[in-house]
Amino acid sequence: MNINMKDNFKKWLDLQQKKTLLKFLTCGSVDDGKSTLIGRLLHDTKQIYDDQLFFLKSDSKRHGTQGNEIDLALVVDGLQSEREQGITIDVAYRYFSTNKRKFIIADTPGHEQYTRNMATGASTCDLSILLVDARKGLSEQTYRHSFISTLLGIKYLIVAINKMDLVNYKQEIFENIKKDFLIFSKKLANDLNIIFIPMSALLGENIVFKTKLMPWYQGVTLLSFLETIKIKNSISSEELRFPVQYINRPNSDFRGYSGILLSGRMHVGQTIKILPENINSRVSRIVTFDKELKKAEIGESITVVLKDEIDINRGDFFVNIDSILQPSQEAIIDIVWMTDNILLAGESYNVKLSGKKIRVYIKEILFRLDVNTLKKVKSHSLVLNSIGRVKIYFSKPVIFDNYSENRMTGNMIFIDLLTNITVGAGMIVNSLDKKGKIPSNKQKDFESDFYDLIIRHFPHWNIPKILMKKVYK
Ligand SMILES: Nc1nc2c(ncn2[C@@H]2O[C@H](COP(=O)(O)OP(=O)(O)OP(=O)(O)O)[C@@H](O)[C@H]2O)c(=O)[nH]1
Repeated sequence: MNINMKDNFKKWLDLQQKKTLLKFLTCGSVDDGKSTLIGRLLHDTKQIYDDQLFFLKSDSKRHGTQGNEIDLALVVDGLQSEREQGITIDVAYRYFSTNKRKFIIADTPGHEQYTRNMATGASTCDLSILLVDARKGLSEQTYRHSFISTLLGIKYLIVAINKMDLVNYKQEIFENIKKDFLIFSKKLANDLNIIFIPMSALLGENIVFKTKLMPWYQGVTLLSFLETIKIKNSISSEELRFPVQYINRPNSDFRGYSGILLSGRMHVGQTIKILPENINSRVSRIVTFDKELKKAEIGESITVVLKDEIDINRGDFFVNIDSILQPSQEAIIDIVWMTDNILLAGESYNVKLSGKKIRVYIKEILFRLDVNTLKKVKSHSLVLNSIGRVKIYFSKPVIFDNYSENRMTGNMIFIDLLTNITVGAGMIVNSLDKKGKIPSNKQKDFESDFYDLIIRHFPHWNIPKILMKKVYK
């Protein structure tokens, strides 16, 4: 590589690094045009290589739905065929970038049986594109997907009214669907940003290029909106949240606290408060694996050295000195249940919250939500793919935020005590001050170590306790 090429390459890399990233989700019912839309976005932003295009053309003739034309839905079809074969794919992520921004598309299956996949995809996204077939109007899927998106903290919804070519580009049809959605959206969170774009994914109208066939639509194209939308506080708030994951003491001269800066900023000289101890100290150094920093931004993995010698434990939090956050032992959470084993009140699980593993007890199932009607249904259990609200009790006071205020410190995953499998995802609605009591017959599961659990649940295995301790220590 000559010097000029090296310079150009470096400039190009710098430019890529400076671009902001937008993560979005595409959802809609079967055949609303989700695959065609993703294919169209990739095609019109020139993300498809010549050789891919060559095979796409020949595949389209053989398997496509567009006669001799390219079937852009086939760009994402590899994934669909895997789904048809029953291979579980949680979420497929696609990456693309334009001159203005980088994008990650979380492509999640639409059917109700894939609610957990959709929730997984939505949990990291800032925006949802809800596809609607202009001929059919809103469907149950539109309602369900809008609700799950907002439950997972997404504040930006694009209602993409697709297949306008099949309704003669009629404004009236677009306006009616818009009106219906605005009526429904009153049941959702009230701080949503919703926009409506009429389009034809098949013909590439209002996706990357503006069409002349809908002069009544004065708004922007889908890509232009995606490139320019400024997302506010969707993942986390400005409040400092640094949970200590590891006490870093390579020798007697160095004691640092390592973790990921989950929200807010930190700089050398800053006074911070340590929770739950409620002690203040000053940041004297911020170190990464290869350099020292003056300040750290959200998402950075750092080791913080403090001015004072304080007895800090794993799981403690650094927050702003004026923060009113306090540890709490009880909470109400929304939960998406992700496993065949039903969730019942009285069960214990491990949860992972801000990188820390802790035992919880399910005190009460408050209700199950019918995601198609948004009605609360009285229920004693939650089955696979259902969404409900439950009251939980932590084995000791922990620090967390409400999910609506901070997605990073307000979410948790549920882990089965015996199989160690992830069985649910929880979003904290609010903390409760009261201290709960665990019924005595459930106390054992709540407090036991893993080997005690195995011995109690599988007594017929006759495993000597001493052996289990050796294996699982
Ligand atoms: N006329 C017209 N047809 C479209 C449009 N968008 C998609 N289609 C067609 O609608 C059919 C379904 O499109 P897909 O992109 O496969 O829909 P999907 O939502 O991804 O469907 P699933 O992946 O099965 O959920 C295909 O035959 C597409 O060519 C459009 O804007 N206009």
